[in-house]
Amino acid sequence: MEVHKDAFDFLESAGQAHVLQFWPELCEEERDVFLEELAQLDLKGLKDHCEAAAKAAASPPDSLDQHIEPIPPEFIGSVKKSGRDSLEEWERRGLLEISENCVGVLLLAGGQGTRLGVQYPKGMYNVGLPSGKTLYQIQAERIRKIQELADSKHGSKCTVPWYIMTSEFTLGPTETFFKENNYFGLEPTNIIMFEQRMIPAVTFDGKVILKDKGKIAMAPDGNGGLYQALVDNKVLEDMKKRGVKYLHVYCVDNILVKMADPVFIGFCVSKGADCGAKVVEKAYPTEPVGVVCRVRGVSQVVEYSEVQPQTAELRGPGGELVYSAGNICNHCFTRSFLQDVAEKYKDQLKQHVALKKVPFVDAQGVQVKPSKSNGIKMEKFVFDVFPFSRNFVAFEVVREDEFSPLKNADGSVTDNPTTARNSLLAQHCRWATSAGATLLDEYGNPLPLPSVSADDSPPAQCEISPLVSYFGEVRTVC
Ligand SMILES: CC(=O)N[C@H]1[C@@H](OP(=O)(O)O)O[C@H](CO)[C@@H](O)[C@@H]1O
Repeated sequence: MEVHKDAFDFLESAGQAHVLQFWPELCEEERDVFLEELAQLDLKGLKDHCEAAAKAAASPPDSLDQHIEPIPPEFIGSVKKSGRDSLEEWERRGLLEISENCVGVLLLAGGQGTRLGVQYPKGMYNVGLPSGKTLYQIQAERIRKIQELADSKHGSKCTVPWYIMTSEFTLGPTETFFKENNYFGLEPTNIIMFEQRMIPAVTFDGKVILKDKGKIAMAPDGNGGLYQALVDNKVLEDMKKRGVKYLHVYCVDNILVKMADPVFIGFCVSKGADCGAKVVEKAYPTEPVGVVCRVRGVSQVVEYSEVQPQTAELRGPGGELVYSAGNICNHCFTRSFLQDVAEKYKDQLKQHVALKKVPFVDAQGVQVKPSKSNGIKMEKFVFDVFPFSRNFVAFEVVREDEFSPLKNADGSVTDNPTTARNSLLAQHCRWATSAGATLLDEYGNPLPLPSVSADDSPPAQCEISPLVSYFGEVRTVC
């Protein structure tokens, strides 16, 4: 009863007394669960959160478009435009760092997969490859392979620890899935799962939304919740203990992601960068990717949802898009930069407003599924730390080799299970033929050489395990 009174006082002073409106109807057990949930809320910050959300939704932020300019090309490293020597040098440097246990990877896997339309974590999705492998398995095997490549080059026995940021929605199923699959052959102690925070969804007039009579509608705090979660879960301490100096952060849905890519790591390290982002050339103006650009002279990402269409459409003299550096959510940070963010900057990260349809209980206690947006979710973005960097670099990679995200369900035009599967199979056909293979059809006739266009279906169902080849290498690396 005491606890209930405390919670009530807090909620009342935050203008949120309605949260307990169904208290009398809850049974003892439901009350305990609800109080536990409330105890985990930052009740002190609740008032500010609700007011800020309502204010932000009422007055959208000023458009950044008048202040943006592209990153000058000379500040973007590029796989296509670099000579073989440079690429080999970066790869060598990256593999050396990996062999010395200085590189870790961090997966952003707290999202709910709403667009994909599944109830389980996206990483557990099987896009229908001949092997039936899920995104998690492909990624785990790439870690095993890159460790092996570094070891065979340097005679080491290295570890690339895998940090996995989950949320309340994804932690349980992800843990179970990894366990059931024997951690895909990785050492369980080198897989570190932790949870990002959840924050309440709020109505347009600043009231916390009740999902149920004894449950608040909560949502993860965006992939930029990473920096708070690093602190909450002592992840930086773990990195320090292991000697990890560079962290490759990536999001779960890109089937072509190169975990701990030595070329990217080597590029960032050799440029002395504290923060780096991989980009691909945008495919079309409205492609839903953020653009790496400068705002008031400072390098950062402007998210696709926050850029005006007329800016996205701008073209240069040769017809090329002016804002063409598409963010693929692959970032490299030094640990010391992350330490600075954790200590000095994480509370300054911008809050982005998303208007969503949030299921709720109405005043009569009836559950309602709204048909239009009724709630505000506030999110932080992982790339919003870029402006705090002292030496930011961008690295342009080849789309066909590195970017094919799984965002939508089959039936939608882009970024769906079929496009993801085709990108991977087409890449593997290219690897096989450039290693000297001839692809044959079912009658033994040679098939045409695979093309490099991202849209093409693969000529054959040729899948190569990451345990066999990491980036198309046949046996050894340089
Ligand atoms: C906040 C954030 O990281 N947004 C990223 C992320 O978008 P989502 O729509 O959140 O999946 O991945 C995109 C690449 O797949 C990238 O272009 C975009 O900037």
